[in-house]
Amino acid sequence: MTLTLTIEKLVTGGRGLARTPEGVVIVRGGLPGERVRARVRRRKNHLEGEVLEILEPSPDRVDHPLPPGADLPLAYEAQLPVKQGFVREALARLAGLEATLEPIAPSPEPMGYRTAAQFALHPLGGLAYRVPGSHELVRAHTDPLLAPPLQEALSLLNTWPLANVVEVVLRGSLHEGRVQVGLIGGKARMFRTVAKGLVREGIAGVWWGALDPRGRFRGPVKHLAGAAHLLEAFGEVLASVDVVSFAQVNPRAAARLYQEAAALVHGGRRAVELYAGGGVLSFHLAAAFDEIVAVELSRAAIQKGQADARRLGLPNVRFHRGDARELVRFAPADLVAVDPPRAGLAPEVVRTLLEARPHQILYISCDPATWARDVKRLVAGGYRLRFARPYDFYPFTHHVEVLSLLVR
Ligand SMILES: C[S@@+](CC[C@H](N)C(=O)[O-])C[C@H]1O[C@@H](n2cnc3c(N)ncnc32)[C@H](O)[C@@H]1O
Repeated sequence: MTLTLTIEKLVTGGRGLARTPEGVVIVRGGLPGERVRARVRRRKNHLEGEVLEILEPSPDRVDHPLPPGADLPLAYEAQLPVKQGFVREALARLAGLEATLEPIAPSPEPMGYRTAAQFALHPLGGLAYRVPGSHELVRAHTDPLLAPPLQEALSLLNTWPLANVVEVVLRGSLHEGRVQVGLIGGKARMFRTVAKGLVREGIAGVWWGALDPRGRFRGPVKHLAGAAHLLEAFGEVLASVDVVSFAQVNPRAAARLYQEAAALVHGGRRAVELYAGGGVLSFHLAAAFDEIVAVELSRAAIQKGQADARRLGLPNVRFHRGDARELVRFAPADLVAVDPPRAGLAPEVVRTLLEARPHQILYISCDPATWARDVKRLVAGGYRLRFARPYDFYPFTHHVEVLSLLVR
């Protein structure tokens, strides 16, 4: 059915909420205060809608072009209270807590902030974005959210044929002003000449990755040409980044979070960081602890982190390749820091945390809903949420990061 709706507010996940006599509709594509015409379908427990036409746009709606994943086309100042609301609501609804939230920390740059991006190859040539939740491709000529070095790399790559490539991944460094390229698909040997050519054109380095159903760079990878890593500045800490392992995509915003995290915690003998990536958070915490064990699954991230710890002269940061569920091997600890993927903490990790009983748990999250679920479990196990601040790492999208500290 097609209905005319007024979007009351946005809910976690960035969709709009509208009320109708038939019940609440969760709508994709509208902003708070907008009147829209939407196609509405009944799902199991609620009504779901897709905006067809905006009848009365919000005065805060921006009209500059944004890439398909940018689902919050609001003036920057108007985005911040919306994201603060996502975290407050998740905490109240999913954790049953009315705790005080610190005000959201904005991104130092609302545009031109992204230092990583993924593209598909468009059948007509050039790079394209996948439209989330569909198979549609939109050609990527420019993207105002990309940091300037990535914009330049995008323009260059749009002029290359890139035969046999299925996806292209970019990772840039603001510190170096250069970009690495990851080519996914085919076999590594098919791309040696292309990789050398790209390096001659000014691309810092090129990696290949096999197309793997488990995700990007989860299967075989090979460094093909140029620099294998770039150095990125996370505040005072210079850490390696590359296309094949995780690093935060908004390094200037992330630096502020890492610095606030270091200022929040009480030092001690031992800290454990679970889901550590290349250990950037551990490097920020290193001065406060005799020893930090950084636990991470990815071999590439661990190798990068170990080399960085040597270069930074931080022998007290030790890396362990393993699963976060192995926490018990490193207990007791004065602090356990966690920064899990969107799914949040596995129930075994919560159980082990409650058995290990560190004085402090520093929880960094990229998903307010799973964070609130885990905070509820930790509070039920005897912890108190002492600090929580949303951070905006992803302007113009619904995504929001949270820095929090639980103590017992
Ligand atoms: C959100 S990233 C955080 C990385 C790091 N803290 C940072 O700020 O750069 C999550 C990391 O957890 C790792 N990971 C995912 N599941 C894991 C698990 N079960 N055990 C250990 N690490 C895991 C991923 O490889 C990724 O590097």
